[in-house]
Amino acid sequence: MGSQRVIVVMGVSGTGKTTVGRLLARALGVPYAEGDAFHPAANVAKMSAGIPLEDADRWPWLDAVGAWMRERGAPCGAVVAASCLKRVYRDRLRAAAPGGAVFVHLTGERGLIEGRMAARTGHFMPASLLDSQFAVLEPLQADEPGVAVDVAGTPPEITERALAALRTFEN
Ligand SMILES: Nc1ncnc2c1ncn2[C@@H]1O[C@H](COP(=O)(O)OP(=O)(O)OP(=O)(O)O)[C@@H](O)[C@H]1O
Ligand SMILES: O=C(O)[C@H](O)[C@@H](O)[C@H](O)[C@H](O)CO
Repeated sequence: MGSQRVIVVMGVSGTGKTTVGRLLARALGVPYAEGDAFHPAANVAKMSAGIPLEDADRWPWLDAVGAWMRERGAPCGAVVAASCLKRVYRDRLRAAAPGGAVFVHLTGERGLIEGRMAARTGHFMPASLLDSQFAVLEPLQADEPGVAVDVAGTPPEITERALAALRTFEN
């Protein structure tokens, strides 16, 4: 059997990548990785201080996420939550996954996402960085395998929506 595709749950901070990513992995019976866990400590310190990351900060992080995808995702598929705001970041992860990657872009109104971020406790990312996240965001382009999924509703509803959209990629 060849390498399996990895699902990357992407989107700006606070869209529910962790919440939905975990549920998706459970529904599919595959390993899950939290992309934030791969950030070098300096990146977390920067974001905690309210300073947006730059490309140079993100490359080592993306390479660490990509290494996990290659090692753990290859035999059976996997789900990874990682913002992947720019096309070039997604290109980097696609190149890392031998079985390919399909992106689930979680999208929603800024006000809804900001409200969820403001209510979240115990996380390093300040809601003040949301503007910079949207400024950098490049939505999926037509030639990128993936789906956009709206984050209105409950986590199980969003997960079902994502699973239904992903079925369009099955053959
Ligand atoms: N559908 C939902 N309805 C209500 N609250 C939600 C929903 N999805 C996520 N949340 C809450 O919103 C906050 C942000 O969600 P989560 O941490 O999953 O987002 P994220 O995209 O992984 O964020 P980050 O990129 O900043 O790590 C959390 O407190 C989470 O519990
Ligand atoms: O590229 C980025 O700016 C980062 O990956 C962020 O998106 C966060 O790690 C995450 O969203 C934290 O909450």
